[in-house]
Amino acid sequence: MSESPFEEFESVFRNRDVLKEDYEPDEILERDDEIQDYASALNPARHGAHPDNVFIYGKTGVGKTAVTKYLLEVLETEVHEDPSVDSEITTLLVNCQYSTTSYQALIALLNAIRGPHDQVSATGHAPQDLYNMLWRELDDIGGTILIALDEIDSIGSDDGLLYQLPRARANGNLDHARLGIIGISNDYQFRQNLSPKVKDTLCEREINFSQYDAEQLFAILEQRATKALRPDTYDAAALRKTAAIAARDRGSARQALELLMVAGDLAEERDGVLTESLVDEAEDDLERGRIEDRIRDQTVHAQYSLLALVHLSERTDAASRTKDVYRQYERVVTHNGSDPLSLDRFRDQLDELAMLGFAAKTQANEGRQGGRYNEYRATVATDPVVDILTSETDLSLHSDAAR
Ligand SMILES: Nc1ncnc2c1ncn2[C@@H]1O[C@H](COP(=O)(O)OP(=O)(O)OP(=O)(O)O)[C@@H](O)[C@H]1O
Repeated sequence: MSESPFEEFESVFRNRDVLKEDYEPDEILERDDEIQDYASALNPARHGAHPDNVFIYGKTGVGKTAVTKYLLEVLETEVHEDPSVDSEITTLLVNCQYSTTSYQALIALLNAIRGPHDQVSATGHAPQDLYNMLWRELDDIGGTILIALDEIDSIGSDDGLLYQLPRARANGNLDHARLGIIGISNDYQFRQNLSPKVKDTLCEREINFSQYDAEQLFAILEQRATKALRPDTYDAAALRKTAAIAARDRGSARQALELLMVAGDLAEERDGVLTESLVDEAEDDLERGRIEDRIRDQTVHAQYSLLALVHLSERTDAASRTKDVYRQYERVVTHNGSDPLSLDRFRDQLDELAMLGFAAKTQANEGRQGGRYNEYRATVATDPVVDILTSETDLSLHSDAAR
């Protein structure tokens, strides 16, 4: 062995961080039309006029935040560097992910304006005081201020802030500042449910970001791979495979990039080559992780029920009647020292599992004699369910109890 265990180790990665969520690409690909629409809505801000308020929507991972960051940066730079432009512009991108009310989003906005050492505390303010504080601070900045509220759907139906912001100047709350509001959401229903007055002002311009197809994802992956991976460690086929899997699933660039990173990690552990089959393996690992997370989120009786169902489905290789699954469930529950739910509540539990995608429910009809009844079959693989429930929770599985 050489002196250092790392000495002979050539990494697959040139720069693994390039595949991470928070990496900001130099260039946005495949979004020319959206960028053009978006830029035309914001363009008046370059000349000191009022920009349109914009509502951006589209599923997760389709570039809404990346494009917004890019455009706000370009706009600020152009205005600051162009001597012929006689206007001031400030841009703010605020993530409202943890703001479930307008009050909390207002605090997040104030804190984005203030420095890290001057933050507003999360509670204990009268809303009107916070609004007054906000108007004062925005007027102190002055000029055109573009406020992008990312993941704005978190505030649900409490949309007071979205009513106040676009009207602040007209209502006499601002003298020196002119606001342009950008709302970003991956929940189109949120837009539908906005109160009519909010909808009218916030959605002056609406831009839809559609899901990426395999070709678009391939272009995005190719651009990142040249920076993230060493050239001799991967080929176009592996990238195409990654793009195809992500396109089939959610059309999300985030998902595609994560898949490539996990496949790269597997290549690093193996012989240093990122192949198509490693991409498949990475997808299985990620899918397993997703299932495990969802199982962890369930109540303990849902977990008992699922454990009973996966074992029964595996053993019989067929769908089972409610009462048979219930018997199995009773064994698992008793083995774990708990009391089973009633048969009626257990039925609801099974329906819930079916709704969550853990089970398939079918209705059997045996005519007049046999009557109608429901059958259930697990739709998730047994191994991850058993692994997670027996190793990471308090549930134990005695083979006699389960089989
Ligand atoms: N067109 C693109 N070109 C280059 N990179 C992109 C592009 N679109 C998305 N990405 C990258 O994909 C990842 C996810 O993109 P982004 O965060 O913009 O998605 P989003 O639509 O805002 O998702 P969410 O609704 O979940 O916040 C980021 O790492 C981003 O840099």
